[in-house]
Amino acid sequence: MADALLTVRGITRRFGDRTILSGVDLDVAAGEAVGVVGPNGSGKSTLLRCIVGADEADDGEATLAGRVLDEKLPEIRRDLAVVMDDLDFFPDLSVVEHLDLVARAHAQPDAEEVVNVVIGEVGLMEVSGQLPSTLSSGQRRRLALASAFVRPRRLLVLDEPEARLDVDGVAWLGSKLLAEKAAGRAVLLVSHDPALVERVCDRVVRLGPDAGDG
Ligand SMILES: Nc1ncnc2c1ncn2[C@@H]1O[C@H](COP(=O)(O)OP(=O)(O)OP(=O)(O)O)[C@@H](O)[C@H]1O
Repeated sequence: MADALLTVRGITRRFGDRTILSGVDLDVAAGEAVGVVGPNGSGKSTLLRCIVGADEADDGEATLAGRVLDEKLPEIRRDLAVVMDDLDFFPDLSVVEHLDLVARAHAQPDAEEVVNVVIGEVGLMEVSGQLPSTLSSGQRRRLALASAFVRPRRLLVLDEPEARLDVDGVAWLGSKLLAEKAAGRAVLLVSHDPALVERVCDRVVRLGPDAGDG
């Protein structure tokens, strides 16, 4: 296998006397997508949160291109785009203003063009002037995804990105993730959609009772 861009070793997380994650290892190389699957409560979101540094593991470590991964560090944020829960969008910025701000804040070259392309792809053109509070829940999910796609990134980390998307939205998401791989980026995908995982992921890590690599 190619050198891993993301390396996760021995992630262990306990809540009280419950061990949710016990020594999880995984690698994701550039141009590769790895899926994380398992039943509700098996620790998928906890694993992603520990990997990106939003939660502190009791043991273990994640590195991105050899640097300890913590989404709060500027040199990591340059390379990392994360979509977990829907973002708290600025209430008084429209769709296009929000995306423009995110793209420019992360020093996206050609921010204006990238934002325009992504708004079209993600199907938000008609509502691009609207405030987040006036969007449907699926449109808000699309805006959260678009917020990741307008910033520079080498690794994309997604927690159930298919949630609340319609059939066309999930199909688009699959194509977009394949394009991420083709562009040499790495994707780590938590999903409850077996068809999406099958379409996009090169390997699967299973959490819960049937844990293991698939
Ligand atoms: N801060 C916390 N304190 C106590 N327990 C927690 C905490 N965060 C998560 N847990 C527990 O850890 C377990 C794993 O939760 P997690 O959200 O990682 O599961 P998941 O696999 O992502 O589930 P789902 O498929 O429902 O999204 C659950 O039993 C949950 O209750």
